[in-house]
Amino acid sequence: MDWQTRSETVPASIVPDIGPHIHVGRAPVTGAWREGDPVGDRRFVRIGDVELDSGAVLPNARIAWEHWGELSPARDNAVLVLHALTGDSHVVGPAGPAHPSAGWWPGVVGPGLAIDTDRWFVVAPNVLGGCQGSTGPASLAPDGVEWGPRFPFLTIRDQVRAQLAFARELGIERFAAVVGGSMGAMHVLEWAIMAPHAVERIAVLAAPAATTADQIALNSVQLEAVRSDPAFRSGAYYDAPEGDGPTRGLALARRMAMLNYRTPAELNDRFARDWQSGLDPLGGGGRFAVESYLDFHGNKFTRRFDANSYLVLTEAMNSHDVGRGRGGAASALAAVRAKSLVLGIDSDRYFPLAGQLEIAGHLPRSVHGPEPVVVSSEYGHDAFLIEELAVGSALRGLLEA
Ligand SMILES: CC(=O)SCCNC(=O)CCNC(=O)[C@H](O)C(C)(C)COP(=O)(O)OP(=O)(O)OC[C@H]1O[C@@H](n2cnc3c(N)ncnc32)[C@H](O)[C@@H]1OP(=O)(O)O
Ligand SMILES: N[C@@H](CCO)C(=O)O
Repeated sequence: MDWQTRSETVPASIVPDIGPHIHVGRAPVTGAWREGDPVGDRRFVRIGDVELDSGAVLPNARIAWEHWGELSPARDNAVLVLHALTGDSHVVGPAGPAHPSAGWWPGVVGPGLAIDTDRWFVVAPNVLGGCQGSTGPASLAPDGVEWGPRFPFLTIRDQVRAQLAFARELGIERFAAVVGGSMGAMHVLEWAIMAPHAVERIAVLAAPAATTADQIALNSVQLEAVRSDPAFRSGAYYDAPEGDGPTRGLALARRMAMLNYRTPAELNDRFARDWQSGLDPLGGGGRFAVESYLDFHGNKFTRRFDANSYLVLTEAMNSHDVGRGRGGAASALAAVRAKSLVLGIDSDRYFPLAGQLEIAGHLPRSVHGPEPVVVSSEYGHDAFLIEELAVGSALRGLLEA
C-alpha cells in the first residue's frame, strides 16, 4: 500500500533530523502496556515545504506517526487521532526507546474498544512544532544547526496544513472521523473547516471555538516561566552541557499547567494537608504532599519535552480562533458539514463548558443536538484522558452514527 512504501521506518533509536543535544527523552518510563495490547510502530513521512499563515515557509518538514488496524481496500475506515499539548503519536503501547512514556489513551483505542482497531485504521501524527519525531525547534534547520529560537511562529491552521499534507502522502483522501482533545480538538475544528471534503465525522473534546483572554493569560505565565530561566538562553540552549537546559523554567510551567488541568476537589480529596515526609512543612524543612506531587510532575515533564517546543505549541494554542478571517466563530462553525460530537467536562477550569456550548450550538450536524455531551468528573480538564469509559462511550456513539 502507498502509505507503507512512501513512509520511512526509522529504527527507534535513530531520529535523523533531530539535533544531537535535544533535552528530552533521556529516561524511559515504565509503561502500563498489557499483553495483547496493540503496539504502534513509529514511522516518518516527508511532507515538503509548509506555507505558514505568517507568510514564512518551513522547508522540508517531517511528520512522525503511528498506526493501528488495517486500511480497508476502499480506504474508507481511517480515523485520525490528534493529540493534546504534550501528547504525541504514541496513543497506545508501552514506553520504550522511541517513547519516553506509555501511550496516552490505552482504554479508548484498541481491539474491541471505542475506537476499535479491528474495524478502524487509526492514524496518529505528532504535531508540527512538537518534539516527538515531527519537525520542531530541536530539528536541524537547513544550515545543519538546530532551529531553536529561529523556528517560525506556527498557528493551529499551519499545523493542520501540515496534517493535510501528511494525509495526502499516506494516500488517504477522506477520514471516517477526526478525533482530538484540547489542542487536538482545535486541530479537529480546523480540519472540518479547512478540508470539509476530507472529514465525515469529528469529535471535539474539551476545547473552545477560540482561545479566550483568560486562557491566553493562563498560558502566558507559563511561557514567561520558561523564558525567565537563565538556562533558557533565549532558546539557544541545545549546546549546553547535559542537564543544563531550561529544566527549572519548564518544570515550573508544567506545575502551573497541572493546576489548570486538575481541580480543587481532586487536590483537596487526594492530598488534604498531608505532609510528604516526617518533616513538618511549617518551618521544619518538609513539604506538603501536594507540593511534592507538583514537583514530581514538573520534573518528569522535563525528561520528555523540549522547552522550545512547549513555547511553539502554547503560542499555537493562543492563535486558535475558528472565526478569524471567516466572519466570526458562529459562521465558521455553521459551515461545517461533518457529523459531530462535542464533549466537555463539568469541572474543567481551563477550557470550561461555555466553550463547548458555543461550539455545539453552532455545529449543524451535532449528533447530540445543540448541547455538548457533559462528562461529570472530579478530574477537570484531564478527564478527557482519564475518564476513558465515558469518553469512549460518546466516541462509540459518534462512530456508529
Ligand atoms: C502515562 C503518561 O505519562 S502519558 C505521557 C504522555 N503525556 C501525554 O500524552 C499527555 C497526556 N497525559 C497526561 O497529561 C497524563 O499522563 C494523564 C492526565 C493522562 C494522567 O496523569 P498521571 O500523571 O498518570 O496521573 P496522576 O496525576 O495521578 O500522577 C500519578 C503520578 O504522580 C505520582 N505522585 C502521586 N502523588 C505524589 C506525591 N505526593 N509526590 C510525588 N509524586 C506523586 C505518582 O507516583 C504517579 O507517578 P508515575 O507517573 O510515575 O506513575
Ligand atoms: N494533560 C494534557 C492536557 C493538555 O490538554 C497534556 O499534557 O497534554
